[in-house]
Parts: sequence; C-alpha cells; structure tokens
Amino acid sequence: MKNDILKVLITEEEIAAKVQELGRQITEDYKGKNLLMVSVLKGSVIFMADLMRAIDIQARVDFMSVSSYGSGVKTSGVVKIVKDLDINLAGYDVLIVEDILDSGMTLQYLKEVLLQRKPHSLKIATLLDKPERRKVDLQADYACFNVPDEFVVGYGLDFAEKYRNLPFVGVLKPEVYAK
Ligand SMILES: O=P(O)(O)OC[C@H]1O[C@H](OP(=O)(O)OP(=O)(O)O)[C@H](O)[C@@H]1O
Ligand code: HPA
Ligand SMILES: [Mg+2]
Repeated sequence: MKNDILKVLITEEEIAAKVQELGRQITEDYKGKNLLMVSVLKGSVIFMADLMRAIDIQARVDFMSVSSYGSGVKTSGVVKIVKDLDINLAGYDVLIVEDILDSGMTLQYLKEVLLQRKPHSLKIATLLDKPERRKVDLQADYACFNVPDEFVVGYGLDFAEKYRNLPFVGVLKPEVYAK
C-alpha cells in the first residue's frame, strides 16, 4: 500500500505531536464545560480516537454519518443524514471532530443542523484545512495542519474507501487514480 504513495505530507510523528498539543488546548478551553465530541464518519474516526485520549477532562462522544447524493450534488451543499446522533445536544458544549475542511459544504450543513438543536456551544476541530478550496465562508475553531490543494489520503482519509489505514497523510501516485 505504501508503494502507492508519491509523497508524505505529514508524518505520523508530526500528527501525534499536534494531536497531543490540541488535546491539551481543548482540556484547558473546556474546563468546567460539558464537552460532547461529535465525530463525522468515516474519515474522522482515527483523529477522534487519538484526540479523545489526549483530552484530560470528562468528554462524551457520539457519531454521525452523512452522505451527499452524488458528487455533483455535494457541491450544491445538499447532504443527507445517514446515521444521526444518539445524544440530545441541549446543554452540551459540542465539538465537531472532522478529518478535513475542504470546500466546507459538509461542515456548513452539519453546523446548521446541529445549531438548530440548541447546544450550549458549538465548535469545529479539524485535522486538516485546505483553505484554497473553500466554497463557503467557514473556518475551523481548531485546525492542526493546512494542506495544499491536492487530494490527500491516510490517517482516516480515503480514496475510493482505501488508504484510511495509512498512519501518515500523503498524496497518491498519479497512476493509482488511473487504475
Ligand atoms: O469540506 P468538504 O468539501 O465538504 O469535504 C470534507 C468532507 O469530505 C470527506 O468526507 P466523505 O464524504 O468523503 O466521507 P468519508 O469521511 O466517509 O470519507 C471528509 O471526511 C469531510 O467530511
Ligand atoms: O483531499 C481529500 N482527501 C480525501 N477525502 C477528501 N474529502 C475532501 N477532500 C479530501
Ligand atoms: Mg471520503
């Protein structure tokens, strides 16, 4: 699998160090609050698993799955909830945990939907931010790394459902897309 990688953008060690740093920051920022971490399936599960263990306050977790109706529709911002949260958000300080903020369509939709449920607060933590591709005016409250406008895989991020289990973030060789 690693043979398919053209270049590593962010190493396993760099990710680990940043996730620990973000965990400490969230621990500080959410002291005395009622933290609920919401992971957006599937890409964010690796980040979620590492980040939650880097946080030293009581934190609940829940999972949500959304899908676009097709790549064409995704750009119009139409997203469908495939699996909703189990927990009612009232009274929680919700932190959405995402792997990547790209066009921003997914997170803009999620933010809107979750805000309607009247959480005490709502913030976004993302591992990767690709600001050049943004189509909506949205920023993450916490972002670990900026990435250039290239399709990236690994540490949860997939190409055609593959490469999520790479421990680093990288770019695929062009011939992999042609397969
Ligand atoms: O900012 P955007 O342009 O909306 O892109 C970001 C979203 O796209 C990816 O999810 P995807 O729909 O591929 O699902 P996955 O997490 O299961 O891979 C990624 O995990 C984000 O959720
Ligand atoms: O660069 C990316 N890689 C994988 N999944 C993604 N979803 C949005 N952008 C990306
Ligand atoms: Mg994906």
